[in-house]
Amino acid sequence: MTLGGFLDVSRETMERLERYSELLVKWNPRINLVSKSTIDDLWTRHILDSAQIFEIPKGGIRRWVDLGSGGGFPGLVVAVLVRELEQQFEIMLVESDARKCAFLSSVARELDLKVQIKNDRIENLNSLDADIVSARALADLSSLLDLSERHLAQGATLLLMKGKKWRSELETAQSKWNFDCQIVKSKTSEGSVILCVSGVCRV
Ligand SMILES: C[S@@+](CC[C@H](N)C(=O)[O-])C[C@H]1O[C@@H](n2cnc3c(N)ncnc32)[C@H](O)[C@@H]1O
Repeated sequence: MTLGGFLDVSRETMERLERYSELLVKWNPRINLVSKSTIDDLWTRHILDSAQIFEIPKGGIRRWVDLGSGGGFPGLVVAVLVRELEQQFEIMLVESDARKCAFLSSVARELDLKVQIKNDRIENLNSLDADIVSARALADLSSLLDLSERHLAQGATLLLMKGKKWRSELETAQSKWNFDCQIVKSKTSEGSVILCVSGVCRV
């Protein structure tokens, strides 16, 4: 089966994603996992948007860490997608809100996903030694680099999902940090991009 016209997945994966979206709709009124204005378009705005990130890294991953996962975007979608590949890498979701972590744990249990869920602030954690760090709607690029630096393994890549202000964020970050950045256009949201950042070090 094809997911969003860009990713081939099994029927089981599609069923897991459908169940995940049902659980989100059920829990959302209580803990505001996604904004009310986007819940009717959950599939495109959140699930497909997150799924596109899965195609970008090219192997060699031991640990993928998603920062500020909220309702699981993009990290929990990645956990569903990697499950059909017999779990080629470890996935960790970091989220400071305990209610959101309870939701993430409940979905992971029901969908039989192997994910570690860390209910803490990113700043409080020892180095997570991640090969991939992802984040969506968490902070501006400079703040994301501040938060992530300590958690990057050698040769790590950050996959940062950014809205229309990405150019000015990039300019500001380049005055404080050295890094390589590949810009991938979003397949689901006009004007949004995924910044693929590597070789991060302070200026
Ligand atoms: C705007 S939401 C985005 C959630 C999700 N990534 C998405 O795209 O739907 C940001 C999330 O990051 C969490 N968060 C913010 N600062 C954090 C920090 N320093 N450490 C851990 N989680 C944090 C918040 O609790 C919230 O759930």
